[in-house]
Amino acid sequence: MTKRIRAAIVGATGYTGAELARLLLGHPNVELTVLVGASKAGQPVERVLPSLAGIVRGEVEAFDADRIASRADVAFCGLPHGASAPIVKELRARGVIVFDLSADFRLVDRAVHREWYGDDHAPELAKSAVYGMPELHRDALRTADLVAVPGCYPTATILPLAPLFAKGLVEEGPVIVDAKSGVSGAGRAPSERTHFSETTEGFRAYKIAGAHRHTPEIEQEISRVGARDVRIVFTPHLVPMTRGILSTSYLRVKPGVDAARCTAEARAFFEGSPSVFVHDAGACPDTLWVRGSNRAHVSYALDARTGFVIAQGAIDNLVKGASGQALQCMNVRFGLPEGTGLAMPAAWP
Ligand SMILES: NC(=O)C1=CN([C@@H]2O[C@H](COP(=O)(O)OP(=O)(O)OC[C@H]3O[C@@H](n4cnc5c(N)ncnc54)[C@H](OP(=O)(O)O)[C@@H]3O)[C@@H](O)[C@H]2O)C=CC1
Ligand SMILES: CC(=O)N[C@@H](CCC(=O)OP(=O)(O)O)C(=O)O
Repeated sequence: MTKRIRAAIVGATGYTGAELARLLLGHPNVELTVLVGASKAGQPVERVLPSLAGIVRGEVEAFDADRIASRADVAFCGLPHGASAPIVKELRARGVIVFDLSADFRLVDRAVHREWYGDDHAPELAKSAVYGMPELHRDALRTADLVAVPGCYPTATILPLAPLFAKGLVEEGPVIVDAKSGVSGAGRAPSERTHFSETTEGFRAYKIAGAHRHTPEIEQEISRVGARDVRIVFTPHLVPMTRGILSTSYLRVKPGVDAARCTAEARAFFEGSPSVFVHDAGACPDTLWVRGSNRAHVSYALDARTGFVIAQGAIDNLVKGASGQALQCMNVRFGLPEGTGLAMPAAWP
């Protein structure tokens, strides 16, 4: 018999929420039963999310944990960090399986979490969270009731780096990570930083020199896979496009390691992972090749003059970087083929 999974989206009125709705509506095993908002609760869905007009009727609901628990087996939470943890706690207390897209449960060391986020609303619950990157944590996800879905920059960065650290190909020392994101990565709420006239036709870095909160998240996962303490120099940039992240890392590799070896190791590492495509050595992935898809494109090149390997990862921040990855985790959790409902190629060009 086909499995039916009833799903709620909490934070449905934001960008990751809208993307979750798009993906869940196309998933053969999912019935989307509840759409929850905050300031937009009570408004017609078609007004708040015009892309769902004529597809989803009714109103955006206010959060009510009991109502969600009676109508959904799983909840996807696309809420600001800090606001998410108390809501997740209420849902977990009622047995709802939660895929949390915020940063509230990603950091395993809660002292590090407090250092970067200034609070910790649910330290006990955090112990049960599994980092939601199937390519690294597939087995743990099969039984996880709380999944901490990774951030967008971490996804684009960790995927190309993980195979190299797993195989011990990287020399000691920090890795330089230079990443560029589309503006939807900042969410739907208007801000000066993302105002059209201050964003379009320009290109700048932000939160440089160890100031961005994705730094410890990337370090956590790379250190874990490499079984050693890894530090990164992380420079995020905002580029005038709506979707997409390109993360470019520079690292020194052990003598004799070249791009062909990195490529071969990555292909072996991602064997059986439907969302990751490893290009031939030297390719330059484009965010347009993944836009709207749950795919990550990865590639390696060696700069023979300096001995640096350049590792690139391209994703759609809203899909593999957020909502698609959450759904991929749900598939793993429910024993479905990992790519169910996620097979669509990019909307290219
Ligand atoms: N955008 C991206 O590319 C990615 C985002 N993320 C993370 O996912 C989460 C959601 O991001 P995104 O969709 O972009 O954000 P948006 O700002 O687009 O949406 C936020 C959502 O949360 C609701 N909300 C806002 N404040 C509160 C509150 N205090 N209590 C309850 N609900 C609230 C809003 O409801 P209403 O509109 O009704 O007020 C809205 O539905 C964030 O933690 C973000 O960092 C992770 C990976 C990538
Ligand atoms: C362009 C832009 O502003 N991006 C966001 C990252 C979005 C994201 O993935 O953040 P979470 O860790 O909250 O999930 C930022 O730099 O804060």
